[in-house]
Amino acid sequence: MNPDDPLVLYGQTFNSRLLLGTARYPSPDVLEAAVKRAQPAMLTASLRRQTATPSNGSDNGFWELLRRLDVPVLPNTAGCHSVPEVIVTAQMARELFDTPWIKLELIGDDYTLQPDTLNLVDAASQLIRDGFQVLPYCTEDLVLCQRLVDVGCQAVMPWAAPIGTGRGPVNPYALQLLRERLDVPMLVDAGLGLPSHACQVMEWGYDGVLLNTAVALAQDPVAMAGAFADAVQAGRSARRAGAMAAQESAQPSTPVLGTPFWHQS
Ligand SMILES: CC(=O)[C@@H](O)[C@H](O)COP(=O)(O)O
Repeated sequence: MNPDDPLVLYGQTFNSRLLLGTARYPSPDVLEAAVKRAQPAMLTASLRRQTATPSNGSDNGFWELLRRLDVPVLPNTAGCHSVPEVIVTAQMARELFDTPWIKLELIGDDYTLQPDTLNLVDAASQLIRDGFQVLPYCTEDLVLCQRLVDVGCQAVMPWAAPIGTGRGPVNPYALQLLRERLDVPMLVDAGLGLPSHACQVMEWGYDGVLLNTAVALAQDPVAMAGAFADAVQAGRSARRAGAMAAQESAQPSTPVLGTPFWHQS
């Protein structure tokens, strides 16, 4: 990533705009290699993956792997269905991972894994008052995102599509409009399936992406991790470069004046 163009979240600078999940990889070795290839800004981890700080040598190895990778951890509240569950899970995660960062996941519907949009703001507000640096997983609803910002979220993470579907942005109009209307860092989280999806949302001006399944379930997760990292960077560079305006009709890109067969229209 261009060092002149870092991602800044809650005042902290990150040289990558890709955040990676740590679940569903074929093995810890593949996860490790994928992370080394992608060089993500952060790694998400759920409390459930982590048993406890190893005191008796009986750790499941995940903790040691996180330590070795030396990438900031973004604990998440995956699986929480109520505000009290979120708060307790976040507090436990803060203690265990020794970080104020939390990815707020509050599920409102088990079939789509859609965030509980009616209680998300309350959960975010409580976490922020408790000192957390909250990155809320939310829908692309403009008013919801604005309310999250109002209660102190310094960034929001709208979904592209339901978690694990790999469908890419299912509501491009709303995602683009949201980007135009809100002036805070925004990362697209969940539902990306292809590097081109990541590139697309970066071209729209999103500040980063968070993804898991598309890399973990690829036939070659390490190569796919690299492809996503490249795509995020390409999309960001294109955004900064400024795209041409689309035209209604063809315009010759090769000059025709002076050629022997020039036709006047
Ligand atoms: C790991 C994590 O945080 C996921 O819940 C996240 O939302 C990514 O979603 P995908 O697996 O669809 O990329």
